[in-house]
Amino acid sequence: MNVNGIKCVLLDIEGTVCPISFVKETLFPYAIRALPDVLSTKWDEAEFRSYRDAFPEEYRSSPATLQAHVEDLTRRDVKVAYLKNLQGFLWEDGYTTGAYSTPLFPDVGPKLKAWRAQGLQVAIYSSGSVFAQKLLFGHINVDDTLGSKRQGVDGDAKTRGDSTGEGKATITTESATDDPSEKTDNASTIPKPKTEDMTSIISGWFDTTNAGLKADATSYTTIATALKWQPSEILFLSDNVHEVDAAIQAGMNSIVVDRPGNVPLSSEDQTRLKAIKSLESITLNLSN
Ligand SMILES: CSCCC(=O)C(=O)COP(=O)(O)O
Repeated sequence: MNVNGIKCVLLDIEGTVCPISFVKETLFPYAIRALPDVLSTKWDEAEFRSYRDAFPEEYRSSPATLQAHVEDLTRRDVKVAYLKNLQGFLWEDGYTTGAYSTPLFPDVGPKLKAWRAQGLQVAIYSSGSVFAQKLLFGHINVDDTLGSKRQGVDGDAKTRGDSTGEGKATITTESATDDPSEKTDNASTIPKPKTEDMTSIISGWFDTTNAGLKADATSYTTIATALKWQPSEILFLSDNVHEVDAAIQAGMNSIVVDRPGNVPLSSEDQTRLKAIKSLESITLNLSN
């Protein structure tokens, strides 16, 4: 698919550059498991207070109330900024200890680098916080043998505390589980996955705090203004048809990215929208 006159590619994250399963089955459960330790040790610490106080008052009357609310929002995948900011805070240790790293779809890294080399700007727009976006792109898994989440890696406080950079993390037995209570004490160590920091390729970072909600056309106008491009000079790629519709309404070019594990596209959406299965299908020309 050829698109002309594009100066900037704006990408969604979940279901576009990485599988939905990485977010739902690795990142979300990690945050839920990490939270009790943070609530018991950092409840009144300056480091945590701003995340806590961003929640509505009725949900921060006690650590147990906040934990229950975070679990409920996560289960319902509510994309509210105070949850997304807290998740970014909780995910940092998981990336730095090597408990997980980002499994980009194989076409993504090479294509983003090629677009940069061609002189195009690459920017991100996700419901995940800008802080979480930078963690995600700062820890791209380049080690096929280990996968994005190491078998049996313990996601609780033991592992979270190990940010020494020694290249090891505490793990349990081979039976990986998201429930720390099901883990054994049979700890051993395996090397951290090899990762690449791809943040330098990206020169625009947008979330619901600095741009607005992803299904609102005005958010895309805000982004175009911030990037100093005409909307028509931007190509937005997302798995979500409502986001694609909003971007088109704002005057951007937009294509649906239809990845394994995504919600299947209706036949109507397949007819009315452009859709691709891999970024390899896109050829961009800076001039018209
Ligand atoms: C950037 S962090 C992980 C993604 C995330 O938390 C999320 O809600 C995904 O939202 P997206 O808008 O990228 O689909």
